[in-house]
Amino acid sequence: MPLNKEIQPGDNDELTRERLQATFDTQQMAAALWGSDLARKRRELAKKVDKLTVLHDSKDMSFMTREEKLSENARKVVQMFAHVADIVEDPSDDAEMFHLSSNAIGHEGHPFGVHFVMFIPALKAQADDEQREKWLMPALGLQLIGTYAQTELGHGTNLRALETMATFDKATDEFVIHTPTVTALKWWPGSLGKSSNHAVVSANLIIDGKSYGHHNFMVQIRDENTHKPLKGITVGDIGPKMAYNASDNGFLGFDHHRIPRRNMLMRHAKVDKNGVYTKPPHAKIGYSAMVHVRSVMIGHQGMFLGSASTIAIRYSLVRRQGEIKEGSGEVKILDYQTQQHRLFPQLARAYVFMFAGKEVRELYQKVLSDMEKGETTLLADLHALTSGLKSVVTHLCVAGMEQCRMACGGHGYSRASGIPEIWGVAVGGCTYEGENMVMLLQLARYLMKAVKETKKGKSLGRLVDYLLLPQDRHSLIGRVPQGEYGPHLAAFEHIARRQIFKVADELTKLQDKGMSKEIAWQKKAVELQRAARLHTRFYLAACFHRKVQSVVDGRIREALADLYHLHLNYELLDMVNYALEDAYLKADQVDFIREDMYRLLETIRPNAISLVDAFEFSDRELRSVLGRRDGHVYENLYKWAKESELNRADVLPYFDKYLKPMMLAARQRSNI
Ligand SMILES: CC/C=C\C/C=C\C/C=C\C/C=C\C/C=C\C/C=C\CCC(=O)SCCNC(=O)CCNC(=O)[C@H](O)C(C)(C)COP(=O)(O)OP(=O)(O)OC[C@H]1O[C@@H](n2cnc3c(N)ncnc32)[C@H](O)[C@@H]1OP(=O)(O)O
Ligand SMILES: Cc1cc2nc3c(=O)[nH]c(=O)nc-3n(C[C@H](O)[C@H](O)[C@H](O)COP(=O)(O)OP(=O)(O)OC[C@H]3O[C@@H](n4cnc5c(N)ncnc54)[C@H](O)[C@@H]3O)c2cc1C
Repeated sequence: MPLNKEIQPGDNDELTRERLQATFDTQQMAAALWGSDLARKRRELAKKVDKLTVLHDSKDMSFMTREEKLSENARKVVQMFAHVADIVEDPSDDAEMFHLSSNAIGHEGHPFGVHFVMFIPALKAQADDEQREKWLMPALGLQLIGTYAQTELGHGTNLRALETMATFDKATDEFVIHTPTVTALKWWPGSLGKSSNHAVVSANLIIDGKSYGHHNFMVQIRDENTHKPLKGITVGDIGPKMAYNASDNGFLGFDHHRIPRRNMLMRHAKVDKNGVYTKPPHAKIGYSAMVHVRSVMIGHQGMFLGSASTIAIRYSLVRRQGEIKEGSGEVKILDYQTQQHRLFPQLARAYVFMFAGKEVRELYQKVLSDMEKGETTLLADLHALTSGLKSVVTHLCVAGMEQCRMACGGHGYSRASGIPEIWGVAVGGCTYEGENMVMLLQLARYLMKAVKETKKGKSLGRLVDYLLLPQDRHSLIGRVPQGEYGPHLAAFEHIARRQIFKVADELTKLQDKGMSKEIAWQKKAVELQRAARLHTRFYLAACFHRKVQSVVDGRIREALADLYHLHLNYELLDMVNYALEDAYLKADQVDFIREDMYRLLETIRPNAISLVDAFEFSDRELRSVLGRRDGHVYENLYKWAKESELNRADVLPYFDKYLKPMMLAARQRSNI
């Protein structure tokens, strides 16, 4: 019985031979990746989507205009909800719904994108019971379409500078929502431009001339029946983007638009009819929808990198180019060491990002249930962790996907590969939900506070306990038996701790010389974001370790351990300068790490296809000609190209309009 459950009759023989080499069962590996329950649900829902033709793309999205894309995905999302009860076990399970949407719709966006990922989480966390009844139930029941309108044309990062105003009018018990300047226009919210009829709007709360900072308000923006903007509201689409073009990211302006007082989300902060303001239990509790998205992004980004790795690795087993030994025939490009070195570390990252995504969701759920009881102690830890992971994971995913694209040569540049689209969506993640550099500095703030606590002999939280441990002067890598690669993990810890303390000391020195805290921070900002990155990379490595240790099945643990060890070697080499600065690592140890990495590339090679098959992306979900499960790439590339709109006629009008007259004129001139 083959251990790779993907083998099917009619497959490309090359891939079948590869799949027969697997040392583990792919479905068991899928269970380790997704969790056994979700893996089973994904498999079942993919089969159901395959049978439901109303959910299939009417043509490849690459050949559509933006309006066609919006219309196509609106059609599919409506069909998806119409059939949801027959496809998924629990429509209230975000993870299951995300995978359904990934199969049926893809990642280019649809009218309910922000509705589910931000609008509903904002209502769940910030609306009081009466408000939940009024908006959350209809939102879950698809009676309205919502978005999250926070960013403005002039400000996205610095939320304290948002200009939209919500002025309380005691006489009418209403808020007056107003856009005072062009820079105050809401700008970017997903599905705002043409699809949504409601928005959670961030605006400065003003009572009796005093500003209480920005709060969230429910605003109906379009008529439920005609879909026309309501009086006092201007709304539209902001235009095409790098990718994500089936989403109508929009702009929104208010001209003294009135809403009832009870439209301010009042689970935590409140305003009564006399204009008396009650503070929330935590100043940043209103930021919870952002923390929610950051926490889901980690696993999703891992999945994007997993998709790109699947495409590039499968294709690298079909593509033959050049000979290693003269006269012995062309080899599969995955047999080149450089190709393995390009791709396997990306595969390992995809795995660990998915594991980290699972851990961080568990912490988010805990914090959410604490918040429900007014308990906010873990919010700062969660904010720090999600800020760092969001930034490091999106950055590495995009870099990794670019390696996957280049590893596919020319065909990687074609949209038929599927990589340009996923890359375009993933790269947006470096910016949305908090620009990466800004979020790294948020984590750095937390780390600097942690150093202060450490100096008092205390720990700020579980994530920074390691700061209390003493620094070793020299690494044991290559000096003791490898075992479970403990010295490698210790090196990550050492590098992070050293950078964190180093920059904290530098900040103190600058302040001791009389520099203000803020200016000192600016002088050390690059070093601070480095500390945040190193801390996060240590967290990721430790997370991989926890996962490998938790696996019971020996064959799965062994295959995962190979990936984990590769990850440790590759990432350490990527940041080796930090370990050389204080001679923690010696040159011979760096060589040892390199040689061990090359050994692991060879060890992983026979399992490569099964490690990507274990993601269990269906062909429909992958939307890639190069990454097809059956490996029949070339004939399908030709078929795909023939679908190009340019091939609808042998001669297109621009030839007769421009090129032909020019050539005729040129010929006439040369005849003269
Ligand atoms: C049908 C389908 C069904 C289901 C689908 C399911 C799932 C689909 C999932 C995914 C879809 C995939 C892709 C999605 C595609 C598109 C994108 C979607 C959404 C993107 C939306 C957005 O981008 S919304 C806008 C986001 N904006 C930001 O992130 C702004 C960033 N800026 C900030 O967060 C803040 O301004 C700041 C943090 C930078 C600074 O804030 P502020 O000035 O207020 O604070 P200070 O810096 O002064 O810090 C003061 C202290 O507060 C602490 N702090 C800050 N933030 C938080 C927080 N969030 N929580 C806790 N504590 C916080 C800070 O650390 C300081 O603490 P001190 O102790 O140091 O004082
Ligand atoms: C695809 C996409 C979807 C989006 N969806 C939504 C949505 O649904 N709702 C919504 O409200 N918004 C949405 N946004 C907006 C998004 O959240 C913001 O673009 C993002 O938060 C970054 O803010 P900004 O554009 O103001 O960047 P800026 O803050 O202007 O960043 C520009 C540069 O300045 C630097 N910078 C800024 N501040 C600092 C600082 N304090 N320290 C150091 N460097 C700094 C940044 O690092 C960056 O290099 C979306 C954006 C995109 C791209």
